[in-house]
Amino acid sequence: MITTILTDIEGTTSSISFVKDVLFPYARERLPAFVVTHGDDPDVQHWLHEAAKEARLVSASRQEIIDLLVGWIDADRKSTALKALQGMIWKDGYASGEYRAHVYPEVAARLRAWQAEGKRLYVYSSGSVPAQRLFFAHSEAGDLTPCFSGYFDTETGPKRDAESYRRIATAIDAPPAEILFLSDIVEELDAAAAAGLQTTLLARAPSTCPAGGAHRCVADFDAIDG
Ligand SMILES: CSCCC(=O)C(=O)COP(=O)(O)O
Ligand SMILES: [Mg+2]
Repeated sequence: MITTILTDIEGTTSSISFVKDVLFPYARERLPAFVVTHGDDPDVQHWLHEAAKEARLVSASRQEIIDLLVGWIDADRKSTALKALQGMIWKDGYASGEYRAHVYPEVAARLRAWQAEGKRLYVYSSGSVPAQRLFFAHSEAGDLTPCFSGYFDTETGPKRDAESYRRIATAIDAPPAEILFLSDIVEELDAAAAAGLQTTLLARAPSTCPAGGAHRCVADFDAIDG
């Protein structure tokens, strides 16, 4: 029995192209000015320090950290520090209406239906928790945050590490076998399965379902056995 659904964002609820072609360029363009303008904010300072630590940069200049972070955006590095800073920058774009977060057409209705059935819904994404909240508060289908009971990011641990899923199960007080994890990345599903969660692979182009794969594979949320 599935009582709880844990979902990834990019490639699962939402298109990869919205993240890569809208969100990433928006943050890339504004990151240098953001670091200069907000570099003394303690929260920003904390994450700049974490980024420098991650890169083992000793006494890096602000420009060196900017160059590092821009390089990480280009490389789609799933750095917790970068994701925290990106989330802060994206806030303005949502507030000004420059973009709304893409969600696939069936997603909002399925989330609401699962919630109406009594299932608890959670998000686990490489995007920071504040970025996840912004994303679902400003989706093309309206404010979807009332659907979710909580959010997890890589502060809980890497998405390809089984221990992260054990921590989430403990945090939400659900038996792993009752949690269904949804993702477009097989390695994330492998880690979740190793922790005892149920898994479903989202392959938005059905022909991309791997033959004989280890995870149930569907093209959209309507095909998920929830
Ligand atoms: C919170 S939206 C931004 C998504 C993002 O930055 C990202 O890296 C998406 O990764 P996911 O784990 O959702 O595939
Ligand atoms: Mg994904």
